Amino acid sequence: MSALVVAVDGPSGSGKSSVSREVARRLGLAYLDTGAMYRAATWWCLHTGVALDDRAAVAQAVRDLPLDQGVNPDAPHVVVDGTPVDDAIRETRISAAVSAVATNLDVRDELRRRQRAAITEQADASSFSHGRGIVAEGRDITTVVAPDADVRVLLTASEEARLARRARDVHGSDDAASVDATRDQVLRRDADDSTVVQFHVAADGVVTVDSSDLDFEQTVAAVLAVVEQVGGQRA
Ligand SMILES: Nc1ncnc2c1ncn2[C@@H]1O[C@H](COP(=O)(O)OP(=O)(O)O)[C@@H](O)[C@H]1O
Ligand SMILES: Nc1ccn([C@H]2C[C@H](O)[C@@H](COP(=O)(O)OP(=O)(O)O)O2)c(=O)n1
Repeated sequence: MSALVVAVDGPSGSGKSSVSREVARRLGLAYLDTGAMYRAATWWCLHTGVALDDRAAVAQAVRDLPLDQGVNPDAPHVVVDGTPVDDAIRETRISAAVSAVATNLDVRDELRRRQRAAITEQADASSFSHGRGIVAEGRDITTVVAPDADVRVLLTASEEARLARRARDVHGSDDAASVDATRDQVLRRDADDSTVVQFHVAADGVVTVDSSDLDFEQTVAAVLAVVEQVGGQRA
């Protein structure tokens, strides 16, 4: 059978990174975190002193981005110009700035090109480096990057659930103050990102999984069930 391509989109805190990675692990597939690419691009611009409001300079910096990203779900790594940036790209300063880069349409063209190349490489049985196919997740994978993926999932969750999860991640607590402190990272960023790509409503043929009332294990099981149901119908 040919390689399996699973595309997962969703807003911040819906669980798409952690759930997609675990689904990839269980199915023995590669895993591509496309949000990490936008984060790495942002880190690179700040590191090299490119002003984020200079759209042409940002686009050029991203075309030159020396990015090495691993697709093994057991050991994902993001290296820029020889520097491991796995932790640095999760810092609040990057989360706060990333939408400025992700809403630059020339940046999107370049990163989408690289994402399609990574997916194609893993989907081609003669060149894949990890597993028999790939789970790729982000905001526009089901709609723009890989609209012909075998399985397409929109992972959603209520605003309340997403804020509480992010607050626990960043502040170690989901008390009122911690939730308030994550509003910018989650809601403002999703609003900004939504100006260039639609990830709140499932496109035709995309299956919605709402994780609001599911725990992590249940969400993984729900996505695996979609893969089995939809992916199982492949020739
Ligand atoms: N269904 C779930 N229930 C509870 N917590 C979850 C669930 N899915 C993910 N999480 C947790 O919520 C946090 C945010 O998940 P993450 O995968 O980073 O979301 P996203 O990539 O959509 O922003 C992580 O700590 C993750 O372990
Ligand atoms: N395919 C993608 C993936 C991410 N992005 C943007 C949107 C987000 O603000 C950033 C970072 O994405 P990431 O998935 O790491 O963000 P969250 O973990 O969901 O908060 O990149 C995008 O525009 N298109």
